[in-house]
Amino acid sequence: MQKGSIRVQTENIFPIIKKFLYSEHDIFIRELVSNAVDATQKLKTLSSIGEAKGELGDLSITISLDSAARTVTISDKGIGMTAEEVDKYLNQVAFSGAEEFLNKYKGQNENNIIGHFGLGFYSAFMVSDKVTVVTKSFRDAPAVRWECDGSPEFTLEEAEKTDRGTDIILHINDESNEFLEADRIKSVLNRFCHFLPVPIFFEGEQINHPSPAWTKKPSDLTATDYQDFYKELYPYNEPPLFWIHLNVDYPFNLTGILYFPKIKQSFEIQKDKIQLYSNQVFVTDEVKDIVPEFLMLLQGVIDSPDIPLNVSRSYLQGDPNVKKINNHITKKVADKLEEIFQNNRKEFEEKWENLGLFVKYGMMTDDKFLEKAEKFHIMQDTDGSAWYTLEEYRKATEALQKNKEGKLVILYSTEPVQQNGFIKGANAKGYKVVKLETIVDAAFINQMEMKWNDVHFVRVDADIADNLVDKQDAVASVLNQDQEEKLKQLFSQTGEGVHLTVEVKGLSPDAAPVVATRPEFMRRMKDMAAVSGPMGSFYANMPDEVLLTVNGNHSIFQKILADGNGVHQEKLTRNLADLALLSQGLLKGGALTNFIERSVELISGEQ
Ligand SMILES: Nc1ncnc2c1ncn2[C@@H]1O[C@H](COP(=O)(O)OP(=O)(O)OP(=O)(O)O)[C@@H](O)[C@H]1O
Repeated sequence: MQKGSIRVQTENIFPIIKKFLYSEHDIFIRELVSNAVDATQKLKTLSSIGEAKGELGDLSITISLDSAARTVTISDKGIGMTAEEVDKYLNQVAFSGAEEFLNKYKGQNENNIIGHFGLGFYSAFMVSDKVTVVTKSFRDAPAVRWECDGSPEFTLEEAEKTDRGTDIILHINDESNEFLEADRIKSVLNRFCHFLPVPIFFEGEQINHPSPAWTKKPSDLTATDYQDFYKELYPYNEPPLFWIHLNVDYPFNLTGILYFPKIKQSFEIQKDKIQLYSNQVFVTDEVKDIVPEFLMLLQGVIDSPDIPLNVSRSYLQGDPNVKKINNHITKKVADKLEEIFQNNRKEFEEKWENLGLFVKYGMMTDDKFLEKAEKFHIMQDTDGSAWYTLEEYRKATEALQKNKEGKLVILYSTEPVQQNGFIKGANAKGYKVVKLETIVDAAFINQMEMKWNDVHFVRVDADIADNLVDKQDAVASVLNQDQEEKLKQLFSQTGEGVHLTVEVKGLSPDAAPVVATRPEFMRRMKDMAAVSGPMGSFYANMPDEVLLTVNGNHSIFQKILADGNGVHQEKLTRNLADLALLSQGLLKGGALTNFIERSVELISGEQ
């Protein structure tokens, strides 16, 4: 038997390894099973080039548990190691890796490192008092047994093993009893090894799916294959809307399938995240720096051996490959959306309710995406008849909806039912009003006005239809100056609880007699105040700002002005103003009660 001391400068390497990786002990399974997979794949390669002779036979990997003997064993039928190789790879290479790791990260914040550094073979010592390796090389060499109890001392001797491959026997330590339970092992295998490319057995059952969809060619997959794979990843979810198969081999390697899940109004807290793999080994579902932020709402799998997995978070952020991957994913997602939009616009429109959230969020946060998404971002007409891209809307409205500065005015409604009167008014003028009613829309509108220089958004109830598109057209009124003044004075006394500005205009006799509008700027400030900080509360506490536009050309005002009964005149005026406020949802509490009582009085002829 050969005894030796592992050539390592740090005497007590194990306590430090244990400390560093304390919170994620279960990765030892990932590391050791991946090594077993590597050994198997290497054998296949050697066989294919004729270096390994004969039939390879069954190449499956087995994990076995012996609770009584307190061991967990990982067995493969891969290339195995000769005595020289054990000495080279386990005593030198693996240890030097561990040492390098320690030198690099000594004194750093541990949380930065945990989970992003695979210590390979030596992670076995996180859970073991002693590790025994029994291995026989595919070459004609005797089998060997290597044993180490976590001190730098090891033993190496010949062993009785006739079949090719390696058994790693972990003698589980007292603190790691959890790994002597079959359920625990099974769940770790499921998490990390579910898609490894070699069959893996635990307790007589194959636990993995060796050729998951993302490793295949898109042309070999049907829609059902993609949907089935989604189900395998997220068994409880509704079917996805779309998917994108990523397949890149230059300038980096990356494959994967990203799914657009069905998400509606809110940013749901994500539990089913994108999973990151490296050569089919699960690494993490914390993909924050690799996937652009707006795509964090997607689900699926990304697999890349080029993402530096064994390093800390802060390093990942600055890594040029990661940046490239990030950009590439953005581009691919945009291209795919554009392709669906071009080839299957109807389906795209039907799914917009779900898709819109990603697209708008992406346009707000990523300028590269914005550039592409302008072509497929769509808005639906409030009457449900048409969908427009920005360019289509521009074409359809060019003649009418340009303001005096030459900007395109996009008229929108946040609540088509409640704002119905305003929409009708705008439509009567030939304007097109689109729906922008989801929770991202308020922020989206603000952002797009900054990014689209020649576009101005105006909510349909922000002004009377005549003024929605500010063209400075002069309008004639049938009233004389005195009559206008009188109306102004009558209406100025109305509007309980709101800050009122009154204007008298000569509009079409068919238009409403009085219209209450809320200036776009103030309303936006108030909307934002509902969700933001100290400046928000400043705006939130301001009274509602309302512009009351009195249509002097409406016949009712001739009657009101001619009414000799001052009380009656005032009541009629108040009712007209209240009706206008009601349509804006601004008539509340006492003001609403007064309105109802006054209406009953007027209807029953009391004065
Ligand atoms: N089951 C095995 N069969 C054959 N060789 C093995 C096996 N496990 C480990 N080895 C050898 O020991 C070496 C060291 O393993 P270790 O896991 O520490 O590092 P690695 O696999 O090279 O890198 P990583 O840090 O990514 O795991 C391997 O490169 C391989 O040559």
